[in-house]
Amino acid sequence: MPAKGVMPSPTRTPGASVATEEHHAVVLDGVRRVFAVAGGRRLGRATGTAPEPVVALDGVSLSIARGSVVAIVGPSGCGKSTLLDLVCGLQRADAGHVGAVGQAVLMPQGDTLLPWATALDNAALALRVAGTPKAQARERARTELEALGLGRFTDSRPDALSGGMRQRIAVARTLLSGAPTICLDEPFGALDAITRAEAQAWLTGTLAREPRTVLLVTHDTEEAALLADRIVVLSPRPGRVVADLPVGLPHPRRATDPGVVAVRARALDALGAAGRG
Ligand SMILES: Nc1ncnc2c1ncn2[C@@H]1O[C@H](COP(=O)(O)OP(=O)(O)OP(=O)(O)O)[C@@H](O)[C@H]1O
Repeated sequence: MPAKGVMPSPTRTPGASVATEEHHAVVLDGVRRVFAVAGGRRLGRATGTAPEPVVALDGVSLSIARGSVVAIVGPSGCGKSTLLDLVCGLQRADAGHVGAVGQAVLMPQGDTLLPWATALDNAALALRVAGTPKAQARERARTELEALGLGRFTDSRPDALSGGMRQRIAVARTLLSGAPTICLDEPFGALDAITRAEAQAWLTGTLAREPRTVLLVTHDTEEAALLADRIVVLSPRPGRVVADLPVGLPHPRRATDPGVVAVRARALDALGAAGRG
């Protein structure tokens, strides 16, 4: 949410031109992230040897253009969520540099709405946390929900909403933070296929209406090909960039469009090749 993840100044990567920086919302340069594993849980107790650190990401360099939607795909545990945390300033890199122009705000995995609050108050939460007075926050949230086709749900609590609607409210809340960059971690991962397709189409329309820079973590290469301008494929842990695929297809897209099928096949090939290592 809004207060965290603030990185106020543009990244200055060695050798990057000012013009390049102006076009980039997020830059990662040689990023490495290592987790110490506490108490010898992984190896120490079983083998008597010292615990080994977990290298989640290694040598990750990416420059993400303003206003683009970039999908990050990769096998489970390859460091995708860690990458989003780094971009949002929720973790720090152990080596290399991470920077974002302005705020980057995370919508984490899972169902993150407050169960006791209405959709309106959930959507207003980002503004409230940022210090917006209640009446003003609710008014802006109401306007946003209506603009995004969610106006009829304002008074509903999450348990009265479908999973797809809950995730849309959570996206609306993230947009209401005003952050120029939003990081969506598997936003539709728990939805059934039809609901997911509807939510994907809604997100495409929403971003056409309110363009942002988006980092979208997904396990689903079809989702990546449907939504993204670019697909970045990570290797199994430690995550490294093994493919960087421009998508270059107009919206709206359908899963059966030949271009979408071809891009998806390339992403799957890259994932397979990285897995075989
Ligand atoms: N706080 C932590 N302490 C120790 N290890 C961690 C910590 N956070 C993540 N890891 C490990 O780092 C690796 C990368 O984790 P991360 O959650 O970023 O992967 P991911 O690609 O998002 O996984 P998934 O697709 O399953 O959500 C994993 O092996 C994970 O177990």
